[in-house]
Amino acid sequence: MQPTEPAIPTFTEELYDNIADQLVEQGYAIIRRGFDPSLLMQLNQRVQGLDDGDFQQAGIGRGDDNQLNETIRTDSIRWLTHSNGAECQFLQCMEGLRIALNRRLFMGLFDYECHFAHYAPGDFYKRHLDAFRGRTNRVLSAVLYLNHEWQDDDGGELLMYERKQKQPLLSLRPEYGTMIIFLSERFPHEVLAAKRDRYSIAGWFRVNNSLGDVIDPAR
Ligand SMILES: O=C(O)CCC(=O)C(=O)O
Ligand SMILES: [Fe+2]
Repeated sequence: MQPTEPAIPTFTEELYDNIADQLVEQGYAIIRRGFDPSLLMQLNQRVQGLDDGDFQQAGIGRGDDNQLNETIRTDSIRWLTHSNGAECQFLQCMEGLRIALNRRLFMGLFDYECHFAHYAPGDFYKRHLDAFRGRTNRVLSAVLYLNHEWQDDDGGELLMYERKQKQPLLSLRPEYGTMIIFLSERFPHEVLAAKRDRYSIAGWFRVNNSLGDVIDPAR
């Protein structure tokens, strides 16, 4: 008999509904439970097991625009790929979410990309937007936190703002297994410095606007 394939952990339909409802009502969704505990454990081991040399200094912008700017962010990143088991499972999980959100909200999400991020003590990411209207295809941002027993005074909160507001709308501790998903163009946000290492997976669902610059495309 063939050994059965390990089941791919996926969110429940109820959780998909809940995420979609939160996104419609407030533009962001927070999930505190839902990820398979064994997947979380493997992702945590994976990111902690990477050497410093496996990470790259994070930049701002993509491709040729990618600038290193340590006044804005000081974290290090490593993109996930399908060649590692835990990374692959996570990517499949997010693929399930992509399809579920498209079904519920007709968002036309085309793909998803993500990286591990390591913020060493004192690292930060100043207030920014993940997407600018018309200039990027990032539609939804999602951050999963992988930090056990985060304490109140460890710092490292994600602060999220409404545009033009000085007071944050939300302050979120980067607790193990928590994920926040939000509209990339709508919410400026920042990562405060922490007293301890802070690990996460930050990713983006994107739309395909490769025809965006083509006027009157041939049929
Ligand atoms: O880690 C976080 O809480 C947010 C990270 C972030 O804003 C980003 O990578 O664009
Ligand atoms: Fe961001």
